[in-house]
Amino acid sequence: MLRLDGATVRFGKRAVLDDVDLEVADHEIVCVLGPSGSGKSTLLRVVAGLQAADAGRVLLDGRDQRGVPVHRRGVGLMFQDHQLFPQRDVGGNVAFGLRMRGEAKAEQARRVGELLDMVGLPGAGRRAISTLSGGEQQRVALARALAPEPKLLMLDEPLGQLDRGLRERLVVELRQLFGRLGTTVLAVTHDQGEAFALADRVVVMREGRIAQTGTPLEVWQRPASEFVARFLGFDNVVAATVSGEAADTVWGKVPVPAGTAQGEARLLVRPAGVRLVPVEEGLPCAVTGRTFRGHHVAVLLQPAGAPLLEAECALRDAPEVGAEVGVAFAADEVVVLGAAD
Ligand SMILES: Nc1ncnc2c1ncn2[C@@H]1O[C@H](COP(=O)(O)OP(=O)(O)OP(=O)(O)O)[C@@H](O)[C@H]1O
Repeated sequence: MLRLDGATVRFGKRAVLDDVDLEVADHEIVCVLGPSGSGKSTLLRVVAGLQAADAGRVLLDGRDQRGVPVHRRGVGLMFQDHQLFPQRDVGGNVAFGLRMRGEAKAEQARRVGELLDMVGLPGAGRRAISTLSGGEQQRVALARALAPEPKLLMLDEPLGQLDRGLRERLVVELRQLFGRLGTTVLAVTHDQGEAFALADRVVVMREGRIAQTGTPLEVWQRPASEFVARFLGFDNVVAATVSGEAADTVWGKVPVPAGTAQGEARLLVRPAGVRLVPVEEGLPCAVTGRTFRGHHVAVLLQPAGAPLLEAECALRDAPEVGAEVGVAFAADEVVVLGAAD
């Protein structure tokens, strides 16, 4: 449905989108993630036609979009500042694309009713925009973007300004809605929780390039590089020399999965693989912090003369700050990362 071939955008000498290849299949939901300034919005703007590519191609349904203006690309856009028309009521906003297309009034009214039902705002057509909550406005913006039945819907930080609870609820609703409608979606967010909950596939960007792409589970379980691992919030990363089924590190011997290439490597030990044992049976550490994370506690551990480690502990097993504990590592939570970066 969508293909980018070597898409490149330069501002001055700097490539903010650097030779990007990406394919999005029919009905797929793809979320682009990455730190601020990594080129996520520029990627969307190139696909939408709001930004010309300096090199490379954008193809929609196999057709090169060079020279095709925004409104002829058949893509729906929903941006962070959803820019509803404040002087029109909800129905007037949702009907916008249909009116532009010259649909008959009765058909417009039918579609508006249907879309408002779909986004969970039945009967809200006559309400003024100023009377809606942030989440309701977001839904109206979504209904407006969906109204012309775009073949590709593009969302830029769709839930950006909403509070956490509402975001978590809306993200589930959106996924269900897109599944039901068979909408193909390309979304940009810097919130990994949102991306992982919404996407069939995530794309992690770094400095205008794709650092990794995969299903949420693949990326979460096997971050391809130290950059991706740290971006996802994993900080137990260490230089290692692999020999047999263990590696020498500043944290002592760390077991590695069978079949790991021998020699120099960077290892990630996911916090779930940092196990607490009696102090004499493992790497001695002092507990320096505890952060409640809902279903577990993140425990910060300081070994003598080596970088901090984070462990994931069940609520009832989490030691107090100041306690001395031992640490052992579980091979199934150790990931060998790609080239050091
Ligand atoms: N019109 C422009 N002129 C010059 N530089 C630009 C322009 N638009 C974007 N940039 C730069 O390109 C880089 C990528 O911007 P982009 O908005 O794509 O990043 P992003 O990943 O979406 O970031 P954020 O999460 O902060 O929105 C940034 O460093 C930005 O300053």
